[in-house]
Amino acid sequence: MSEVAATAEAETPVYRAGWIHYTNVAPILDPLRLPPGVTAITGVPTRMNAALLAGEVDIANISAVEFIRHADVLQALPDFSVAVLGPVYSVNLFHTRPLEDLRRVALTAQSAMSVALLEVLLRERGLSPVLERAEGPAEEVLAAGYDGVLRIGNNALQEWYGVVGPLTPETTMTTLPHTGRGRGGADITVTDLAEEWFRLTGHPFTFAVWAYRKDNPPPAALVQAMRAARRAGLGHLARVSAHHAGLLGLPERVVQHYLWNFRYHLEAPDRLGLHEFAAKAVPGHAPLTFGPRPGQESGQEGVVGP
Ligand SMILES: C=C(O[C@@H]1C=C(C(=O)O)C=C[C@H]1O)C(=O)O
Repeated sequence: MSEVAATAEAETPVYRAGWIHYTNVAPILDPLRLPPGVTAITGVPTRMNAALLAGEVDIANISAVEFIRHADVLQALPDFSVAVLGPVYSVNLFHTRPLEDLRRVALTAQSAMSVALLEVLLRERGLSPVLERAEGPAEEVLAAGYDGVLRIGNNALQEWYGVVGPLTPETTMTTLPHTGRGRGGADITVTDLAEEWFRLTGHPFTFAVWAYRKDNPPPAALVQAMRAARRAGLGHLARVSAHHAGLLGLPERVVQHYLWNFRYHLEAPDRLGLHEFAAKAVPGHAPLTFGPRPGQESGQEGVVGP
């Protein structure tokens, strides 16, 4: 490498992104072309939360609860979310006894958000089962002596479908039951935590936001590339769904319904849900701040209420 090129390279600041690579982010991530000077790594939510807080990456889609807990140092993009209004299909409590009778629930170390949401939902019902970390397929963990298992992401979607599926020509995702037989024959109920949140509040639930340290916002080119990718991904959702249905071993229409059901734009209802969750889960948190809205990038940062 010539001396000139080496100097130029040393002077080009690298901005490091971290992506949770669950299927629900595919409509944004699959078409994304990183602009020059941006690198990316991927991982599960708790890994990305830790990487952002440790300064290993500069921006990441993280569990919204971690954004809330660290709202003093973090800011979020104003128009990106992983949110749903009603069921999400991939944040599930698998259980063999009614919620009121749960004694021992297994959590996953992959997720901060769903654990915080489960704690809120249990508290609202006055329930206090023992919560422990235990990994593995839900059915196996249930057989090992737990009466509830919390799972998220691709595995939770696959296991949900394994219990309540298959779809027939007459049924849709929304008409599938909540209870079914596991492969081992046990009767399993699947409680969708986002649906429970909707029953409780009537609001969307925002699982993830794209956060960065307030003093280190992303280059405009990266945000623009993310917006362009999202337009492309949502515009070709059938193609994205078909690809991921193949990877997940699920019917295309299941994955297509799963993906179109997400709210990726952090709109006013998603912010309402986010603020409501923040008040319940992290009382006394610092004000949530968001970067400038599209088209106002040169303006001041805004403190945005619900
Ligand atoms: C809906 C989901 O949302 C994800 C769940 C997260 C968590 O539980 O901490 C974090 C980011 C989200 O993208 C899912 O993966 O199933």
